[in-house]
Amino acid sequence: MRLHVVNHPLVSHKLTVLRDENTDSPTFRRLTDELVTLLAYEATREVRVDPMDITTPVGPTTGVYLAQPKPMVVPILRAGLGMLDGMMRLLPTAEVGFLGMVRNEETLEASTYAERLPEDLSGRQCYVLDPMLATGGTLAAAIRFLTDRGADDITAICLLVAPEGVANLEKGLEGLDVPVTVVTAAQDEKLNEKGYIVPGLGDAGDRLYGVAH
Ligand SMILES: O=P(O)(O)OC[C@H]1O[C@H](OP(=O)(O)OP(=O)(O)O)[C@H](O)[C@@H]1O
Ligand SMILES: O=c1cc[nH]c(=O)[nH]1
Ligand SMILES: [Mg+2]
Repeated sequence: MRLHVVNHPLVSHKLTVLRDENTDSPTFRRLTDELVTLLAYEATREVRVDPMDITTPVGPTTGVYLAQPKPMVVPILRAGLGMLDGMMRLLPTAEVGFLGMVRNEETLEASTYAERLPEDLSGRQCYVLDPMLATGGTLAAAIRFLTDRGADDITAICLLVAPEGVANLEKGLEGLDVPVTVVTAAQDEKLNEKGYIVPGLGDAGDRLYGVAH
């Protein structure tokens, strides 16, 4: 697994405002959207393209075009949904599949409650969207789900990661013969006793959409 921390002053600035407990939901949603677009620029560095012949007003040339099959963008509900528009702005022709996953806040185990994805993802590059990589359980399960269906290249975009989660994810993906990259705005200090990222930004889903019941 490759971890890529995007080191850019605009990313750091937006992340600082996002972390601030005084930032309200509308601002939090807007900043998430803006941050994702910046991270997506880095995350799509290896997106597959094919050569394409075109003619400019001045003459013929060869450029590139996004390859088939199209990339698959997979937001992890609920919080990952807040990252979808920012990603699709950069990859408007991608397809979108959904995974609904929730972490039990007592045991910290992730479970899947919904999925809407093609049965066959052979040869597909997948971009997983989830703002928080905390214990890593959710992302490990999501990646296994996609590779079990044939996905052959996975890039996850997370706003924040915890070092413990990165280590767990590496362990959880041992033996997997598929390249996995995690692109993030920051690797934070640690997890607290409740499995929250410190200093983090709190509960991403709640800050985007209100308190879950
Ligand atoms: O790395 P982990 O320890 O597995 O935790 C991270 C997960 O927890 C949060 O989702 P949550 O379960 O709160 O669901 P929500 O998006 O519906 O709020 C977050 O969006 C990740 O999916
Ligand atoms: O810090 C964390 C950990 C898990 N889920 C969140 O939303 N935030
Ligand atoms: Mg949540």
